[in-house]
Amino acid sequence: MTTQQLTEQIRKKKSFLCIGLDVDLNKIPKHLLTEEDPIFAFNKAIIDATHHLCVAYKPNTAFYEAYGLKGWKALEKTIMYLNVKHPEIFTIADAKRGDIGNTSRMYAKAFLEDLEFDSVTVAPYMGKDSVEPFLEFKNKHTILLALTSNAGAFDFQTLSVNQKELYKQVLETSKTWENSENLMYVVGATKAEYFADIRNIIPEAFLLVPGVGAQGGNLQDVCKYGMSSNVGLLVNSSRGIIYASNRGDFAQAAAQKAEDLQKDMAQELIKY
Ligand SMILES: O=C(O)c1cc(=O)[nH]c(=O)n1[C@@H]1O[C@H](COP(=O)(O)O)[C@@H](O)[C@H]1O
Repeated sequence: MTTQQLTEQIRKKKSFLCIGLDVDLNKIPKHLLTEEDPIFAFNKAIIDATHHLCVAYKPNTAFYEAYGLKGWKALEKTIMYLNVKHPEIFTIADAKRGDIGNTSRMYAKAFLEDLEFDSVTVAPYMGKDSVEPFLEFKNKHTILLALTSNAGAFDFQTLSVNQKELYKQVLETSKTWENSENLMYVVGATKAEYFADIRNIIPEAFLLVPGVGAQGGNLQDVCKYGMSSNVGLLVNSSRGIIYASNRGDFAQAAAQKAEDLQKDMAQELIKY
């Protein structure tokens, strides 16, 4: 999917919501545990109830890898279901990969070619040759960690390197890489006061913004400083939506939470 198509979807649905499919078998309704594939059954119900309210889904691969082969199969079924039933929806493999070039090439193949995700999250720590293999895929996107939502973001990302914060170096240097038009960036909703500076460096690039809901980030602040002329935002919520209820009404409860966020997003889209 191109970023232009993504923006069109956002304007059409009046939503830049990304729903995080971070499935924990200890948190899903008990009755699903008797299903042959409880993780997929949960995801399918959530997708069926929420697809009209969001423009993206983001399974975090940790929650699938934790269940071994069964987890990986559930991830495969989930992405296939999305690609067949909702090809207009943007998909993110939240895998936070990155390694020496020839290893990154295999990670890129796994997520962008084999599983056919639209994008994958990547850590920039190993530099240019660890990221460029992901960027080679046409109309696929590499979402680089820039300024993350957690407290540990201040351990390295905001430290000064050559008189400039490290996350700013990541933004500036990555713009010079080949196929950099395929880059998007992760910026945490909990770091809203940094968005204006970030937009000075990357005015139009899409930002994946996790951290609203369970982590306390504020949607209005994110939009005020983060929205660009092509919207340029995908705001993620995982636990706040998918675990709204752990009873028989879990999918409807998730849809209600997603709708609350979508309505707030529609208001923001009118403002900017
Ligand atoms: O790359 C991410 O998506 C990510 C980056 C970041 O800085 N912070 C962050 O929370 N995430 C992910 O976004 C999701 C947030 O989940 P909730 O806090 O439950 O909404 C999890 O899958 C995290 O791994």
